[in-house]
Amino acid sequence: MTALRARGLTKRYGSDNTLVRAVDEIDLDVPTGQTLAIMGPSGCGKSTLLHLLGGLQRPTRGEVWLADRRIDTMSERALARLRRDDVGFVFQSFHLMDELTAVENVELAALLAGRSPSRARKRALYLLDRVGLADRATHLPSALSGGQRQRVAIARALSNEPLVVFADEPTGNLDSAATLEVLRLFDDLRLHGQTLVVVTHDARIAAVADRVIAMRDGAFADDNRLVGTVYDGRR
Ligand SMILES: Nc1ncnc2c1ncn2[C@@H]1O[C@H](COP(=O)(O)OP(=O)(O)OP(=O)(O)O)[C@@H](O)[C@H]1O
Repeated sequence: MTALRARGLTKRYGSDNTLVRAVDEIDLDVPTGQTLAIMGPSGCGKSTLLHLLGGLQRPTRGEVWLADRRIDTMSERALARLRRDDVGFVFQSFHLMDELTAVENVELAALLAGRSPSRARKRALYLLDRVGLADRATHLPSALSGGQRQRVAIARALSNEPLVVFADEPTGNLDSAATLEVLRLFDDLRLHGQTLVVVTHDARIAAVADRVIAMRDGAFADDNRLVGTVYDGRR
């Protein structure tokens, strides 16, 4: 099944001599379970593409489908529901709520989606365990390392069993050891069949992806469906 499909996807900013073609006529199919890394120089349109695919921004032109639903023409209300229920986001700066503990941060999305407090808590604790932070559930983000914060953010992104997880430079603020933790986690998600789209400058992330697309000037410059590059000797 196709998790994500784009046709003629285009986003322009400005007009006339200020016109920027941030994303320019992109066609893309991401099969369910694929880990796709999107790379390329600063300003080539990676974040814009991710935002268009995840329903955070609307295209100037073109179509986006998440599973069998067309999202570029959805009402704001339907899009908000889709962002809440069907996709997960991970950002470079974590975006955790400072005053909430790790488990509260993770369960918040499930509570907002209408799950009962006991089910939301149970799932949040399961996910924290899955990202290796069972013993940090009651810590505030300020008491966690950068890598641990990002793992909480990944647990949060998974809380509603999203069809696709989108990550924008998820290791951009992390040191090398923390990057490795996040990398292992992405590899684990991949092995469990989670569809994942990651924008990154980090070649090590690209090495755990099923497919690496290099962008330049809003378009795909190179599309490499490589599988199984060694990054830590396990594959
Ligand atoms: N709101 C906006 N208004 C005008 N131009 C914008 C806007 N957002 C992005 N752009 C421009 O669109 C282009 C693509 O930006 P985008 O942030 O998608 O690139 P990127 O590849 O993610 O860059 P980086 O790696 O630096 O985050 C850039 O030229 C940028 O200046």
